[in-house]
Amino acid sequence: MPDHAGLDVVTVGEAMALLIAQQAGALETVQSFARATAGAELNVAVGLARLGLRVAYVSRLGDDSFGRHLRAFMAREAIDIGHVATDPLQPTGFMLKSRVTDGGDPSIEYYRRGSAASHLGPQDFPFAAWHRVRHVHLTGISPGVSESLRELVFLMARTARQEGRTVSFDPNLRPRLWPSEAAMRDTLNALAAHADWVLPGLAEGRLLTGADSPEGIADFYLARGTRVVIVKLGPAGAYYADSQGQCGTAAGVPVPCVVDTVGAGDGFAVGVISALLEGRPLAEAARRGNRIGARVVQFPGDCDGLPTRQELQLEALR
Ligand SMILES: O=C(O)C(=O)C[C@H](O)[C@H](O)CO
Repeated sequence: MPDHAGLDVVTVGEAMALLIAQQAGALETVQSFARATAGAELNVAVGLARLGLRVAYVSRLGDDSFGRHLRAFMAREAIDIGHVATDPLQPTGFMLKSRVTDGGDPSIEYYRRGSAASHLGPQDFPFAAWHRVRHVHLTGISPGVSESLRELVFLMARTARQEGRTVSFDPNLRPRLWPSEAAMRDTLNALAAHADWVLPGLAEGRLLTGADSPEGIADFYLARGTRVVIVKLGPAGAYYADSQGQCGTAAGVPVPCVVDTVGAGDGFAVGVISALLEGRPLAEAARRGNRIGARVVQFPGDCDGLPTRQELQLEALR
């Protein structure tokens, strides 16, 4: 049994059906879509489970075909779905994603307002799984989905911190979910203050902290009690810094062809979280994050490029 098998992670968020355009161009011109799954925290759960970690996911799905498809997908990926409820009244959210041919970001349309997951709240705290939880992963998406889900996210972050479990936080900015930029910034910085490992992208870090450089962004969070900050620099790799004064840059991993950038940050989080939970050095965690992020952008679906443990090992030999 590999030594990572005993690790347990819990994450919480909205899982959505994902419809990926099969032709390039504006969404309104597309004739056919392929069905997949989405949800930043779900993507991270899938990635960690594929690496052999035990992962519990907290969510709510509608009693509809999207919800049943997502539930079956999670079960196939060996995710603990004991805390995924079925809501008899509200629907599962879904999103459309366009197809790009130039390596740029695709356009996204969300249909998630009033979804089952937006009704998650403190009553959904994962008590049954909590005793074996070692690490909690959170993103900045869930606190923007609804007030009740925001309360649950903060409750999980505070409880984990008080009990000495580690918390990772990926801001994953979704301005469309927030009433204002200031509300988004203040809430997410308050949440980051409960996190041990903060993983912003460079543009996100600039918006959230007002600092311009990766070093300035890292200093902002380290001064607020975070132990590790890794700033994603896209093709240029990632800048890492910790509260012990260790810092450096992990070089980017070149990719032959960018198919779809969505989910790359989640892949990065999978690499960092899995490596740090295995006790690997920070530089190695950043490198693994880069490697998985680079793999994800070469596939059309958010989860397609997330490697198994064996694929990760093969990738490391290249
Ligand atoms: O954009 C969101 O809110 C999602 O959770 C859907 C995608 O899976 C996510 O953007 C990938 O990080």
